[in-house]
Order: sequence, then C-alpha cells, then structure tokens
Amino acid sequence: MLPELLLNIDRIHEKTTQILEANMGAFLLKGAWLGQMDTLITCDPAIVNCVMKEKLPSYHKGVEWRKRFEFFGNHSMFNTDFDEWKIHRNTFRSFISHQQSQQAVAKTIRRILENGLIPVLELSSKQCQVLDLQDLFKRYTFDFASSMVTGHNPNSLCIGLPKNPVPEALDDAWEAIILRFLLPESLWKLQRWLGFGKERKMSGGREVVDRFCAEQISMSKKKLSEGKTRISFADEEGFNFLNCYLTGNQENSPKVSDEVMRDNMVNFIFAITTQVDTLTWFFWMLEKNSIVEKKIREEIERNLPQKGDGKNIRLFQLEELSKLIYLHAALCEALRLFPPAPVQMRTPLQSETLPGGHCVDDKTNVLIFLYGMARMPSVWGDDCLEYKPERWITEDGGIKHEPPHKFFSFNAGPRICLGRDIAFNLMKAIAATFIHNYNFQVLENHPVTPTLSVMFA
Ligand code: HEM
Repeated sequence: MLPELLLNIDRIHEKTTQILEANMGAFLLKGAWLGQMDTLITCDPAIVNCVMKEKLPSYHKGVEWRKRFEFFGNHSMFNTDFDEWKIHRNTFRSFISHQQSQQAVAKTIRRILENGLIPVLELSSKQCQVLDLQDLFKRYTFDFASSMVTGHNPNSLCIGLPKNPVPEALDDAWEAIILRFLLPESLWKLQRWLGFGKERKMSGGREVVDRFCAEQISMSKKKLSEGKTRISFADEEGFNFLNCYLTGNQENSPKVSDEVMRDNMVNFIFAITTQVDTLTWFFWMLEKNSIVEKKIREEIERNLPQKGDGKNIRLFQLEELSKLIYLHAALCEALRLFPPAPVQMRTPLQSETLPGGHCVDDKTNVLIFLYGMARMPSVWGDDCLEYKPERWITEDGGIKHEPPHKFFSFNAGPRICLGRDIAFNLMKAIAATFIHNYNFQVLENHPVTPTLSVMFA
C-alpha cells in the first residue's frame, strides 16, 4: 500500500481515507517506513480510546516520533513521555489554570484586535485591497502567543504587515517534518547533512526560533534582576509563561535550564498557532456555505443586541461570546473536518491487542488519522462530508458533547489539549469581529488546496 500512497502524494489525505474506509477503519503498512517499523493506520474511535486513554501508560510517542519532531527539542512537553512529560504538563497547567490567566487572555485578545486587526481591516476596506486572511490569522495568533509566552507583543499584526521570521520558521518546519514521515530516513538525513531542500529551511528556521527564545529569556532575566518585573509570575504585570519558569511556578519548583525553557516556549507558541489553520478553513467553509455565515450574524444580533446607532466597529467581551452557541458549533464543525493536526502516533512498549483484534508490538507504530475519522459514515453518519454546524446542537439548544476519542481534534485521555477554552475564545473573538463588522468574499478562482505539511494548512 505504501507505493499506492506515495503515488497519490498530492492527495494523500483523500487516498488514505479511501483505503481506511475499504478496510473497516484500519490497515497495516509493512516495514520500510518510519524506521523499518510496521505502522497500523487507523481512524477507529475504539482504538483511539484504547491507545490514548485506557492504556496510555502502555504507549509512548517513542523514538521515531522524536526524530521527526526534533525541531521542538528533547525537553518539550510535545516530545516527552511519562515522568518528564508530567512535570511539563503540570507547569503548563499551573499557568493556564491560574486565576490571572482568563483576564490576561481577555485583555491580550482585545488589545490585538483593537490596535492591530481593526486598523488593518479599516484601511484595507477603504482602499478595497485584497487581504490574505491566513496571513492575518498567523499574525493574530503569533502576537497572542508571544504576549502570553514572553509578555512581549511583537505587533506583527499592524498596518504595513511587517515580515516576522518566527511564524514563517514554524511553517517551514511543518513542511520539512511531513517529508520526514514520507521519505526513507536515510534520504532526509542525507538532505539534512547536505543542507538541502526543506531540511535546509528547517535548520535555518531552528536558528531563527532559537535566537528569538534566547533573546526573550535573556531580556526577562535582565528585567527580573533589575527589579523591573515584580518577582512573581502571579502578578498581573509579570504574568507570562516565561516568568512562570523564571520565578518558580509552584512551591519549591526547581529552576530549569534555558534549554528546557526554550523547548517549552516553542511548544506553547506552536500550540497556540495551530488555530491559524482552523480559522482559515472555517472562513473558507463560510464562503461555501453562506447560510451558515448568515445564521452567525443573526445569532450575534439576537443575543448581543447593539447599543447606540450601530455605526461604530464593535468588539465583544469574552463573556458575551459564550452566548454564541451556533458560532461555537460552526467552529467545532471546522475542527472536525479540518483538524489542524491530522495525525497522532503512538508506539506500544510491548505486545498489545487492540479493539478489532489487531495485534501490535514495540516494532509497530499506531498512527491515528483524524482527517479520515471525520469522513467515515460509520463514525459521523451518512452526512459526514457535509459542513453542518447543526450536528453539534442539542434539542434544547446547547452544544452537543462528543467524546474526545470521536471528536479527536484536541486529543483525548491524559494528554488532552490544555488550551481548548483559550482556543475557542481566540477563534470566537476574531470570527465574531469579522462577521459582525465586515463583509468579505474569496477571490474568484482562488485555488484552495492543503499544503503538503504535517499540519492541515
Ligand atoms: C484549535 C486549536 C487547538 C487544537 C486543535 C489543539 C490540539 C491539540 C492536540 C491534538 C494536542 C495533542 C498533541 C500531542 O500530544 O501530540 C494538544 C496538546 C496541547 N495543547 Fe492544544 N490545541 C489547540 C490550541 C491550544 C492552545 C490555544 C493552547 C494553549 C493556550 C494549547 C495547549 C496545549 C497543550 C499545553 C498541550 C499538551 C498536552 C500534553 O501533551 O499533555 N492548545 N493540543
């Protein structure tokens, strides 16, 4: 099957989905790939539940995963397992669930929308300019990520749209990483050694990201030593992820090395910027389903009536956004059909039998293909290919809860995404601002195809 997949590389998501459907949701790729290991490719929610939740301690991300994602460093939460992962997860959790967090998220989003997005949109609409929405979302999420992680807003979303090398470096990394999954290891290693193609771009990107992190770490240390930031990250002024490390995130927490901070800063920035892809596909879906856009506008008008003459640009408070159920459903539906991370992989530590009877061992990767899961009639019904926010709404008008092993876009089990609520706030804030205040349309004949990247971009 590997040749069949490689021959269809330009439509690999569709091809894999077809093969999965013909094989009842799981098929085995024998050897010669991913470190000469066999790989069970699956989109069966029962297998996901078993691997990611019920038996997670028996599986790890493993060496083949880390080799491919080395851009993130050996000490990032994303690349670690077991005890080391637990330490990092606790640090992230203590930051995200801190009482300052919600206020910091709300203020930061508002500041970026008010001072960054609105001036850009106002100018562009006056001058009838064409805008690249994906680029705007990249700037929005990067400015937010940098503010939360380092306390510094780089203002990449501002009039003139200056180039920022860090988000570009992340995009380059994604495109190189997918090739590390598709090409034989010897080939991508040779490319890395020769400094060639996407590997060369990724190495350059790594330098850019390392420099960014080193500068931020050194600036924050300097501020702390000069007493410019209050000592605790728990104060409003000093509340950022880096300070959480520098000032100790919990009682008696050991101070960590710059390398650990670097790896987890990159991890955090990456986690936040995943929303670029969801927002982009969401707006594309609105273009194709104008009735959904109309319903969102009506929901905003109905639930959040405007005071005054309605002529001013309107921004929403996060508490207001929680009243927008249909918008939430429309975003869930975009996340279902276009999960930003379309694959997850785990390797068992020993022999295991999976639901459905597949046997795997420590020489077999289990690769979960989320993109395919969304397109299985057996999982989501005969209308699974349709963009249909209504599937997320209960009879009494609330949001329908789907178990994470079925709606797997935020992962499931002990490693479930910690930033889900922040993600929805970020996405709803920009979506409501756009939809309520502006009309937009996609350029005629504009080609829309996913790039060959490990993210579904
Ligand atoms: C649409 C937006 C998002 C999606 C689809 C998403 C999805 C995911 C996925 C699939 C994972 C598992 C990664 C893995 O183990 O390989 C994950 C983990 C994580 N996410 Fe998100 N994420 C989003 C936004 C965010 C945001 C905004 C934050 C932070 C504010 C965040 C924080 C995290 C953290 C800390 C983890 C690590 C969990 C662990 O390994 O224990 N995510 N996310």
